[in-house]
Order: sequence, then structure tokens, then C-alpha cells
Amino acid sequence: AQMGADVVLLEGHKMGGDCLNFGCVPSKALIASGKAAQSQRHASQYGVANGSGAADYAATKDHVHDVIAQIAPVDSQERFEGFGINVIREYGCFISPTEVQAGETVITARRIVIATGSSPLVPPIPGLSDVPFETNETIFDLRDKPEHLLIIGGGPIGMEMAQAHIRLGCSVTVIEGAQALGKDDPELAAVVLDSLRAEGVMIREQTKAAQIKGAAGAIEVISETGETIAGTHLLMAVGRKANIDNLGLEAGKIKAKGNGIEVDAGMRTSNRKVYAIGDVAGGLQFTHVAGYHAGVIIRSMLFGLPSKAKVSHIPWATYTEPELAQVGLTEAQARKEHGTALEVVRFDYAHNDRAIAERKTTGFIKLMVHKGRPVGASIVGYQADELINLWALALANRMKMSQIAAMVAPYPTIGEINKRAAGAYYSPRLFDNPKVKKIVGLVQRYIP
Ligand SMILES: Cc1cc2nc3c(=O)[nH]c(=O)nc-3n(C[C@H](O)[C@H](O)[C@H](O)COP(=O)(O)OP(=O)(O)OC[C@H]3O[C@@H](n4cnc5c(N)ncnc54)[C@H](O)[C@@H]3O)c2cc1C
Ligand SMILES: NC(=O)c1ccc[n+]([C@@H]2O[C@H](COP(=O)([O-])OP(=O)(O)OC[C@H]3O[C@@H](n4cnc5c(N)ncnc54)[C@H](O)[C@@H]3O)[C@@H](O)[C@H]2O)c1
Repeated sequence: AQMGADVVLLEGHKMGGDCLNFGCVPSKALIASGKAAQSQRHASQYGVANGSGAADYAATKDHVHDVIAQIAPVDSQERFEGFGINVIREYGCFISPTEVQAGETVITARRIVIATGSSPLVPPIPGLSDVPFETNETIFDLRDKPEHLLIIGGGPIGMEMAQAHIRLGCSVTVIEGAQALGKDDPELAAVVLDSLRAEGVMIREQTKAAQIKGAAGAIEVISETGETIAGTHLLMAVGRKANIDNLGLEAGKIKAKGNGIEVDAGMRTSNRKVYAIGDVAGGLQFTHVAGYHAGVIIRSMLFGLPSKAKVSHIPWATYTEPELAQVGLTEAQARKEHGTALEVVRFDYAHNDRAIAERKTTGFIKLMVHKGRPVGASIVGYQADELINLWALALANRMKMSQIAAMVAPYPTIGEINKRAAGAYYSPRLFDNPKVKKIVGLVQRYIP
């Protein structure tokens, strides 16, 4: 709209979508409550008396909703109408390849974008439909503190919510069918899982939930091997389902595929006039990916320029403490792709002076380097989510390690970890190299 296109925006539920209302924003706000409680309990390491860290669970939810309210104006109907967009608060449904019905209105458009997102996946586990359970759509409204929260699913939702809840005074058990945080490098994921276990979260891996029994306040999850795990509340966090039901995909001549809508590299569907972006496109499901997709299709929709979405430079982070972040290839992926030509360099937080001062020395960075360029970065530790930004820049622009090493970072910052990791790539080349020693020897002898 700001570039002069005529735009109609349909929203059937809340403006701002999942991220603002049921996802990123409330989860990060609740994590902040957990952090505040935890830092009280561990203040004595800084010479400050420990506090109880007692949390008022209902008040943490007030905080969550206040944070949502502060951000909401950015995504509001009024703001978008201010850009000249016709905002219709209805669900849309294709009635032909070029027409969408929203309530009483039928809209004909040259280009249509499907950005309907995803919903919590509720698998057909026997008994689940007979017990009360939470999802990301309800947990942020729950005001009575769960005494013992069972979480099925050890992905980012499960682990972020597990740590927030244990810090707010709940008992927490995570039931994970395979490996927790299984999309990340297992060596780094293990650091997060160890920290969560040390805080008291019970994490049961290789434990698939096969049956659920009980009633409000007394829930039992029975594993495939017949083991019973009991708690008072249940949170389902086993992945997402693309929002494609009731979209009239058939009438729109749009093909679905796997968990989403089939798209080509330019995010176009089988109907060339229609694009699908964000979670509904079934790829990486992050807000920054949805935003990136939007940029990709604006180029082709408004300017008619060729445009392709890539994934190799997309970072992600899990906001546990310590945080876990990734961009590009993991070590296992990079070894598969580059074999013996791959170099892996590491640097530990324990050698960063700021991390020592803040008592946040758990963690490390691992860089995957091929022919002098980073092809992947994995970081676990304090502010890993912030540190990954530099590597996201490096990968997006195919930068060389020498360009990172040329950067001067202020001392003492956590960010020096990035520079030191780049330095670790050059150290053996400089310090263990007989040629370098010979040249320095000659220069020392002959230069006055
Ligand atoms: C608990 C949780 C925490 C998360 N944390 C993070 C995080 O920290 N960082 C991160 O990057 N990602 C995070 N995510 C993922 C992130 O929320 C999603 O990737 C992101 O919201 C996807 O954006 P989207 O625009 O594709 O869809 P959505 O944000 O889901 O928006 C889709 C919108 O379309 C509307 N809609 C659906 N069908 C129709 C229809 N037929 N007509 C009209 N409107 C319709 C919906 O009501 C919704 O408002 C988290 C997700 C969850 C659940
Ligand atoms: N920090 C972030 O950016 C962030 C935070 C939360 C969510 N998200 C997004 O939301 C998506 C969904 O998150 P999620 O954690 O729900 O999904 P996920 O797919 O990442 O993890 C779900 C986990 O549930 C397990 N599981 C499935 N069925 C099971 C069963 N019957 N018993 C036990 N375990 C079972 C799976 O093995 C998997 O590890 C993420 O992939 C991510 O894209 C991002």
C-alpha cells in the first residue's frame, strides 16, 4: 500500500496474528517474568542477598497482556487503514481462482497472498479429547498456577515454556517422543537441557505419549512403553498445523502439500496469481521468515522482478537460558556437504571477560568454515540470540572470515566472542605456521 498498490487485508481473528497474541510476544514476556524470579534467587553470587523469587502467576499474565497491548498498535486495524488499506475483519475463502469471499464481500484481485499462519497441532492421541489441555492459544490466559505442568513436546515451545514455568514455581515434566530441541545441533542442545534439568525440569526423551487419562487437576500421560507420568495440567506443544481448512483451495485451484500450501522458489502457488508465505507455506515457521517471504514477493508482485526465497541464511533462536541459536549449516550438515574441506572452530564463553564478570560462562560458539567463508554458526550461551545476528549478516552476504576478523569489538562485550571465534580460525594459520616464523625471523634480522 505504501508503494501505491490497492490492498485489501482480511483478518478473521486478532490483528497481529499468532506472534503477537499467542506466540513470540507472550512467550518472551513470560520468559522475562521467569528470568526476574530466577535472578532474585541467584543474587548472592553478585554480593546481593538472595530473594525468594516468589511469583504471582496471575500477575505474570497481567504483565504478558500489558506487553501485548504495548505492541498491538503497530499491528492494529487503525494503523493499516492509515496506510489506505481496506481492512475487513472476516475469514477469507476462495470462490474462484481470482475471487475471495469474506463475509458478504467478494473481492476480485490481480494478486492474492495467503498468509493464514498455523495452529497448534492436536494429534489424535487416545483420551486427549476427554481431558482439559492447554495450547499456545490458551496458556497465556491461564491465571491459576499449575502445580505440576506436563508438557508433551520438547521443541522450542515446550522448552521455553518449561523453563518459564519452573522459574515461576511450578513443577514441570517434558515428555518428548524423540530428542528434545531435536532441530538444533545435539551438542549445543545438550547444554540447554542440562541447564533446565539443573533447575529441576524433568525431561523425558524417547518417551512418546500414547494415551492420556484423567480430569482437571489430575492428568496422566501414558507412554508407548506403558509408563504413567502424572501432573495437574497439560500443555500440548507437538508442532503446528497449517491453516488451510476452509480456505476454498480447490475453488482457487491451489494445491496443498504436506504441512502447507505448495509453493515454488518465488513463493507462488499452483495458481500463478496466488502466493503463500509464512507458516502456511510449510517451511521454517518463524516470524522473521514470514517477514522475509513478504519482502521476496513484494519484489515480484509490485515490480515484476524475479525473486526467490532462500533458507541458507535464515537464523533462529530458542529463548531459554542459556539461549540457543543457529544460522546456516550445523556441524553435521556441513560435514556432509563439505567433507574434509570443512573447518570447525570453537570459542568458549569461559574465556570472555564480560561473561566472567556477569557469571554467565556456560556455553560456546561453533563456526563451520569452508574455503575461508562461514557456512554455519551455532551458539549456546548468554545472549546467543543476539550474537547470531553477526553470522546472519555474514552468511546473507557471503562474507569472508577475514572481514569478521577485521572488525574491532568494544571490550568487554559478549560480542567479542564472535571476533575471538574468527580469531580462532586464524590462530593456527599464524601461530603454528613455520613459514610465518621464518618470515618474522628474517624481518627481525634485516629491518633496522
Ligand atoms: C508459543 C510460540 C512462540 C513462538 N515464538 C517465536 C519466536 O520467538 N520467534 C519467531 O520468529 N517465531 C516464533 N513463533 C512462530 C511465529 O509465531 C510464527 O512463525 C508466525 O506467527 C507466523 O506468521 P504468519 O504471518 O505466517 O502467521 P500468523 O501470525 O499465524 O498470522 C496468520 C493470521 O491469519 C489469520 N487467518 C487465518 N485464516 C484466515 C482466513 N481464512 N482469512 C483471514 N484471516 C485468516 C489468523 O487469524 C492470523 O491472525 C512462535 C510460535 C508460538 C506458537
Ligand atoms: N524461539 C522461537 O523462535 C520459537 C519458539 C516457539 C515456537 N517456535 C516455532 O513454532 C514451531 C512449533 O513449535 P513446537 O515446539 O510446537 O514444535 P516442534 O515441531 O519444534 O517440536 C515438537 C516436538 O514434539 C515431539 N512430539 C510429537 N508428538 C509427540 C508425542 N506423541 N509424544 C511426545 N512427543 C511428541 C516431537 O518429537 C518434537 O520434538 C517451531 O518449529 C518454531 O518454528 C519458534
